Amino acid sequence: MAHVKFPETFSSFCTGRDNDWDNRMGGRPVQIVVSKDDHSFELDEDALSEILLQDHVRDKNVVIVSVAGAFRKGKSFLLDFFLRYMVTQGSPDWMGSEDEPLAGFSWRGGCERDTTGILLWSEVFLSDLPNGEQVAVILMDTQGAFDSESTVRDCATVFALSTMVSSVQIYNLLHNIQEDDLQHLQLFTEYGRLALEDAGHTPFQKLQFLVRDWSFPYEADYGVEGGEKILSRRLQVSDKQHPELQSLRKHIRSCFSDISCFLMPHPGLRVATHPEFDGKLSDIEPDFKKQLQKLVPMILAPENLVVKEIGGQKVKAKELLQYFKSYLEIYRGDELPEPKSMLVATAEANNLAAVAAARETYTMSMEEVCGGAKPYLSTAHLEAEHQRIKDKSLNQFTNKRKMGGESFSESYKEKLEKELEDLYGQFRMHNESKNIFKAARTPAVFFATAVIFYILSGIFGLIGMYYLANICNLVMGTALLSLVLWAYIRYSGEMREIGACLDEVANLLWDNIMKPAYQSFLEMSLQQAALQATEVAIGSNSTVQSNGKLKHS
Ligand SMILES: Nc1nc2c(ncn2[C@@H]2O[C@H](COP(=O)(O)OP(=O)(O)OP(=O)(O)O)[C@@H](O)[C@H]2O)c(=O)[nH]1
Ligand SMILES: [Mg+2]
Repeated sequence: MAHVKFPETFSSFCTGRDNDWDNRMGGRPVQIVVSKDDHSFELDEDALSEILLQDHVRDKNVVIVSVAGAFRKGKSFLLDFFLRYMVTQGSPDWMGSEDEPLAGFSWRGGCERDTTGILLWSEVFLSDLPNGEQVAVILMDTQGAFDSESTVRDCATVFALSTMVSSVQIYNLLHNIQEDDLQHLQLFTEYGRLALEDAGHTPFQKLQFLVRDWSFPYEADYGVEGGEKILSRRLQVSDKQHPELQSLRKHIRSCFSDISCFLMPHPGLRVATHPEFDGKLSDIEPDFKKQLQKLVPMILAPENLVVKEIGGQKVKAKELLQYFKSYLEIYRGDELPEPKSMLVATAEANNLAAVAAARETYTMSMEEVCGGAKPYLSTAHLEAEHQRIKDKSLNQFTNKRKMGGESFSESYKEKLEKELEDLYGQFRMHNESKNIFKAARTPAVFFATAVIFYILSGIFGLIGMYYLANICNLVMGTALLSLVLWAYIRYSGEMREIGACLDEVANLLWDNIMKPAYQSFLEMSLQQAALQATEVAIGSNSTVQSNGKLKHS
């Protein structure tokens, strides 16, 4: 089914053809951005330099005409007519003879995608503007969007990149300008705008809507007038419109300095459906050819050329190389957010909203239990309340209707659980701080340490072990100093890291030494008390027996 397809070099393909068109065409399509299997894009710097750094081109301002849009909609086919115009330098018979197959960028029939990545025509055409300046005209073909092998990010990257580097972006559509076409345009241009630094200029230049197979000439004529009529209806902003529709239209208008539209008729059934169609003009409907005669000069005639500008400055071919490199670098990195399909984006928004609502429920309920004005709650009680409120919040999240299904929301549920645990940690610490005994642990520990070592030093001094007594004094002094330092930190709010260290040391001393010692002391005293009680009981029993009155307890 493939027709005019360019192999490695155009000239090798041309061998054997005996029309002078082939001889006039001195270039070939060159892939400058390669789409890789892992959905990344790579710039072929050498190939791009070969085109942009040619001696007669490098210092010229550039005009870059790109065609982008959904796959299989005749983009490359159209570009080959642009090529014919440029090769013949816009001569009156630029369209060529009736039986000439269409050559240039690879195009073909069928339903599977053809062009991948981004291609430039290797020959750069020089054109004289009415003001006498000579500019370099470059034609760019792009990978079609929405084929089954590309992710939303791939489509957005190709569209955004081609819009950023071109001076005229032709947005190729079929049948009509639909709302989803505008939504995609908004998504893709926003992805482009994100990558550009906001310099206060309109980010992109000319956007040319091109509607193929326009079937309603009785409503709006083919060509540019009909196009303007449809475009003004589609991009009209009115107060009656929903804000969402308004903002979409304003966004598109704000991204391009010039927007226009052209309505193309259907090229005929041979072009659209015939497997043997090879691009001959004789197989194309006259109406289509007539409009092509208008469309192509409208974009490529010297007086209509739009010179590429970035940040208000005209761009030379040699500078464009650097722009290509840095733009592609931005899309290769992970600075930019990932464009998502509408469903995924909506499902994410739904889940995030449900997470936020559940978190709020948790926070409010916990505030009621142990908020700022509430008194201290025992740790066990607080834990039980946390479990109850957490279950309630998780249930609220699960029961909330969300797009994307259960498996999609699973990761959000896990995230929510983690967030709730973190919040609980904060509530618990806040609750602990209300317990004045726990709050006073640090000074109590340091004070107790000082007292114990004071007594020990006295004892060691009494029995003549001055060396140990001195060490005890030293520890006592350190404990007292720590106590004073802690009090100062708490009072002044300065040196808080040291304060946190002192608290930690006090906690360590309490947990590892004082608390176990205190507990074992308590146990010993209890045992002692129990022993004494038993002895007393046994003693009184024997008294009873000696009295001759037996009593069993
Ligand atoms: N219906 C219709 N078909 C067209 C038109 N122009 C070209 N075609 C046909 O559309 C088919 C695809 O043409 P291509 O130029 O390869 O399409 P493409 O948009 O570059 O496709 P990809 O490279 O896969 O994105 C060919 O069979 C053309 O004959 C048109 O205006 N209307
Ligand atoms: Mg193509």
